[in-house]
Amino acid sequence: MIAYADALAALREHRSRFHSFDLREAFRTDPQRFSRFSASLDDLTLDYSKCAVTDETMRLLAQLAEAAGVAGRRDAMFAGEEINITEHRAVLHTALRHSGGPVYCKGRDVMADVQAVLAAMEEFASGIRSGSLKGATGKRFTDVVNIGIGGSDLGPCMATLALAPYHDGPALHYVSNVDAAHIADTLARLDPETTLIIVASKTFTTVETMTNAATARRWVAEKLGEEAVGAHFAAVSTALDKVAAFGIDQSRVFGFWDWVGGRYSVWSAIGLPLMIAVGPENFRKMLAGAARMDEHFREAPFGQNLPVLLGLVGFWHRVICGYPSRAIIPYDQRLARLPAYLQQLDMESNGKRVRLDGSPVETPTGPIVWGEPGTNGQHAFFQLLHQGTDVIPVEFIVAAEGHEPELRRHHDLLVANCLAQAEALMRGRTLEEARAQLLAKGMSEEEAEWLAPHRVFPGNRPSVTILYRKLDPFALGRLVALYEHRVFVEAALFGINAFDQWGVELGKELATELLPVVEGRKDALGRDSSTAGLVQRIHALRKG
Ligand SMILES: O=P(O)(O)OC[C@H]1O[C@](O)(CO)[C@@H](O)[C@@H]1O
Repeated sequence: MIAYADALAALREHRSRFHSFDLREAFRTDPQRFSRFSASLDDLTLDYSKCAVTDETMRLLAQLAEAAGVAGRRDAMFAGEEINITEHRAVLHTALRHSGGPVYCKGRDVMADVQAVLAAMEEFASGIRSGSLKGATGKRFTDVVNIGIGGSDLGPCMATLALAPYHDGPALHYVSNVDAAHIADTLARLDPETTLIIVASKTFTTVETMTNAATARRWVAEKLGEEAVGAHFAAVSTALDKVAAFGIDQSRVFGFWDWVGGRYSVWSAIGLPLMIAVGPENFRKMLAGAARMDEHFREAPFGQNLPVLLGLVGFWHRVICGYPSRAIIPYDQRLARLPAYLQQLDMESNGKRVRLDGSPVETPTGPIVWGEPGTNGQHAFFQLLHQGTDVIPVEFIVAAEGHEPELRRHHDLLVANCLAQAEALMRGRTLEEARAQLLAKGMSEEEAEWLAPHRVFPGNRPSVTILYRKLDPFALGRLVALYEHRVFVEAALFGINAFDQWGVELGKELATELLPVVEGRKDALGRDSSTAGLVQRIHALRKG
């Protein structure tokens, strides 16, 4: 087998011969380009034909995947090996959506625990939804507030909006930011008598969540009395002792395990608010969709394996082409939080600078991930995507059908815009075309000559399109799992650990140190002059 360094060098050499590659030409000369550079799983299609790749590119990328041991790493993950080596943990979020045989972690089958928590969640969620579980004053819960941040917020928050057409439970509110504005604005609209608070934190130490939880607890206790707290709180955590210390009854605590990373936890009890919103049956359909993608990732040959292909194309763009960012543009208003969700998934996983053995990486690693739903983005930042000086690969996500058949024209416009943007990025507009268009509009030769350069689109800009029938719970689960495994594949290609997040620690430590300085209990002696100067200004501004 070829060595990793040689496989990488072969890709770089291949790319150096790409100067004249033109996507327009590639489509003109090959009518089969779409079928050759797309792959499907059921109704889900990944089209990467609008990326500057050839058969040889894909062969060389597959060769790199082999040299990087992607298949072996994947199998190690599913087998429950401790692939998160810096935290000595297995990575088994796939067990949360697994049905069937045993899944072993440290020699123990985890499936009984997984099923038991799922059953407990279902009983609780059904009780809240039916009204059999009531607040302290006997009223039915009309609102649920989830207090969590990062992986304990983004997944259920993103999915609750995504599955709005299936939402038939109480109203959901997500509070994450430690900024008082977030909890104050949320609670101001709610009645404690009919509000259930879920405190979601894997560690139950995260300062934002603990601060918000304490504020919510006071809100309930002040309005309904201390004895009402138990009926209005539930918790999701791996730290059951800390939850008990907070005062939440054990019967309302839903656990998960250290082998579930925060950004991979929407499938666990962290999904409880989502389950309350859409019901256990729809939650299980989402799990089934993710399981379908797991099965595909494990079994499909690399040439038809969607997460592998998406990962290979991502690596090609990031490392070999050197594009620093990736835009995720769902043409679906209900996927408005998907870019933020994928930001954590991708950037917290692959924003790393050392390899598994601690040596510095030799290639760039995870890209900057960002995005907004289409068509809104078109009226904001698409200008730069089309005519800016950086090339930014775009990932378009779109459903063939919407949930509003009576508003079919909206959906047709949405889809047409999505396809048009991908085509425009690929095709562009030459100077001659721009000039001819202006002349056809009746402009003088001189004026057309002057204006035409402003109306040139370089084109030849890459995009991927992910298409499926409809955004139902199954499709959402499948889509999210596709991205999870894509991040996994890219991490394996970079040779890094995707499952730790040491990069979030330093800021947290310094915030702890700075809190007494901001509060004025400690002076800023020894701090840099910028920090000390800003603290001084803050104190002066507060004095008025
Ligand atoms: O669920 P917890 O323990 O409150 O952590 C929240 C988030 O904080 C992080 O640890 C990073 O700040 C994320 O990885 C995690 O999703």
